[in-house]
Amino acid sequence: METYVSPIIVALDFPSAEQALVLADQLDSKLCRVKVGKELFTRAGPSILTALHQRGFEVFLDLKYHDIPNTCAQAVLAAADQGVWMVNVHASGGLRMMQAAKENLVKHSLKTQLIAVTVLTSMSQADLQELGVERSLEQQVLNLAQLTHQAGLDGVVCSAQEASLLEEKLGKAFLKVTPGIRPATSSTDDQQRIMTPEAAMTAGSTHLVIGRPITQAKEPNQALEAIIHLLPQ
Ligand SMILES: O=C(O)c1cc(=O)[nH]c(=O)n1[C@@H]1O[C@H](COP(=O)(O)O)[C@@H](O)[C@H]1O
Repeated sequence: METYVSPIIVALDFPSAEQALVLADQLDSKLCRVKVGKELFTRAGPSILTALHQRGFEVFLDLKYHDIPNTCAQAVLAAADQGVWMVNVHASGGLRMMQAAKENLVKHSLKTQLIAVTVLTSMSQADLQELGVERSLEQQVLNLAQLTHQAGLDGVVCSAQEASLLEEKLGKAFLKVTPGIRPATSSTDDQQRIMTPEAAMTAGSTHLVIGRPITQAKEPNQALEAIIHLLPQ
């Protein structure tokens, strides 16, 4: 029988390996994957990936690479070589950057899922305007997602608010990894484009990235199980 892994990816946003592993040790690795981001990786280094793999977790290394094509492609390869399940880049790095990253994985026969961030879930239409982007936020997400699809990547990071549009335009198989997930009773924190876990899955999210609502809970695994219980089967 295949091991059950829910669509939930728990964001281990901690300042040390010790703190991240205390939390990871409270989670059931059959119920979720985990995400290592910039803060934890910069402080703890690659050994945190080994420690999480040893505990049976599949790891999303979220370093959001954005650089010239060669540098980005080599960084993606370095991540994939360490056995992570998923890695990401910024779609705004452009088509050639994304193609180079994908080609490097194919060349080395690596099956790591490669996805691209469209518009961060902490951003609103006003933030885009400040950057000189005049089109609507939804159109900007769609444009970057279409570029990501064209480059042959496995999917995008977007908010759940755009998931149904992307499912309609790019299909179900194209991954929609959605942060900004907040159970109805949780605080919004610094997120702008949020949705509840159950609404996000109904809208077409394929994976839910959830940090503080689980990591700051008194009983993290209970919080995880409670969210899984809400999801449509
Ligand atoms: O790539 C990401 O994971 C990401 C993209 C994005 O647009 N928004 C976003 O919040 N994230 C990450 O998702 C996590 C969300 O954490 P919480 O807001 O605590 O649930 C953080 O680790 C963010 O770095």
